[in-house]
Amino acid sequence: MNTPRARAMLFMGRRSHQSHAPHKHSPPAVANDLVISTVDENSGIAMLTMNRPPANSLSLEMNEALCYSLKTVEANPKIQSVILSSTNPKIFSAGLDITELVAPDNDRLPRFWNSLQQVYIDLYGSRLATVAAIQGHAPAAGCFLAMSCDYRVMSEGDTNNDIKKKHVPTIGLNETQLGIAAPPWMGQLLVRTIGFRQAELALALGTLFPPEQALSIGLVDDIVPHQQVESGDHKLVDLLPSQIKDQAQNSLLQKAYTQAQIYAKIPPQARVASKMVTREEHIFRMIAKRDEDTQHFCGFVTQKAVQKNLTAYVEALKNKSAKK
Ligand SMILES: CCCCC/C=C\CCC/C=C/CC(=O)SCCNC(=O)CCNC(=O)[C@H](O)C(C)(C)COP(=O)(O)OP(=O)(O)OC[C@H]1O[C@@H](n2cnc3c(N)ncnc32)[C@H](O)[C@@H]1OP(=O)(O)O
Repeated sequence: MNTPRARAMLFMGRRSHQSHAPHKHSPPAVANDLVISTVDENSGIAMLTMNRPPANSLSLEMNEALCYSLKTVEANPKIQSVILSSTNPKIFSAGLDITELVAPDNDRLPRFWNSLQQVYIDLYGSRLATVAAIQGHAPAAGCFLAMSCDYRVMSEGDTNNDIKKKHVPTIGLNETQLGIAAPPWMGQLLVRTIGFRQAELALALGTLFPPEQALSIGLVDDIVPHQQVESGDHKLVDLLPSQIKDQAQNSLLQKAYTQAQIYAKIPPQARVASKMVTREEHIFRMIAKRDEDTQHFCGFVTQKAVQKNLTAYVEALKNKSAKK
């Protein structure tokens, strides 16, 4: 697998195993509205908007929809950049769908984990320039999704004095707070993004960073105030489905769009080659340990003590939501 040809194919949007019989890790082709895809061939920019209420949590189907949508956009040679965003103004993604982990089905659990691994391989190794527009919370695997992109723009949130309107999003790998640990490849992604010592601290403490702190440690590349804009370069926004058009008229998406334009102007071969320099080793190391990683995950999650923690956590989430 780790040959120059396999490496090149990975980053050109094709997988070396696709030319053979379906591989056990290949996500099935799914088409649904869990991810809304908007494509603008004129600008070379597409947008993938996560649309799995209430929290864009990552279920097996959501992971498959993400991979499918990304591959479909990648197959269009006119597209060079993609923006990853959310229909939920307060949540980018709540991370793994915790209900997948509680009292799991023996057959589904490894398929679920494989689908998450595939999101990492496809997104981190995409030939496209990827920009995360983080409008709301991005805990755990939500943060992982953002870190798998090339550039992260985060909204400062609504710092309104009215406590009811106030909303400050946070981002980070908070797994230890749940009594679980981020898998090695996810933790390493944090190390690659913010550096060893900051990652060591953040992983151990399960820190969720508000936007300004996330910017100061390099977890995001830019932050923008929460505000609506009246006008601007809305080529892509004009094409969006009505359900997200209103929220798209904001400074966050405008900034993400500007960054996507900057990437789209770089000669693609050079941009992709430079991405390979920094990412291929990490991706191939994970692929080599993929089955081991799945076994480790399934063994860990099905432990009695872990199940007890997770059950209590889901219960607490539901109670919190019911009290609103
Ligand atoms: C050493 C090697 C060990 C190897 C071990 C291997 C692996 C272990 C697995 C490790 C990987 C973990 C990665 C993860 O992603 S774990 C998931 C972590 N996610 C979270 O902790 C987030 C939980 N959610 C929240 O904190 C909040 O919901 C929020 C995102 C901050 C948003 O808050 P708010 O706006 O107040 O919304 P609510 O809390 O009311 O939620 C609305 C709604 O959504 C449901 N929900 C929220 N998060 C999830 C989720 N992750 N999964 C499923 N459902 C979720 C919540 O229950 C509400 O639903 P109802 O209104 O229907 O009750």
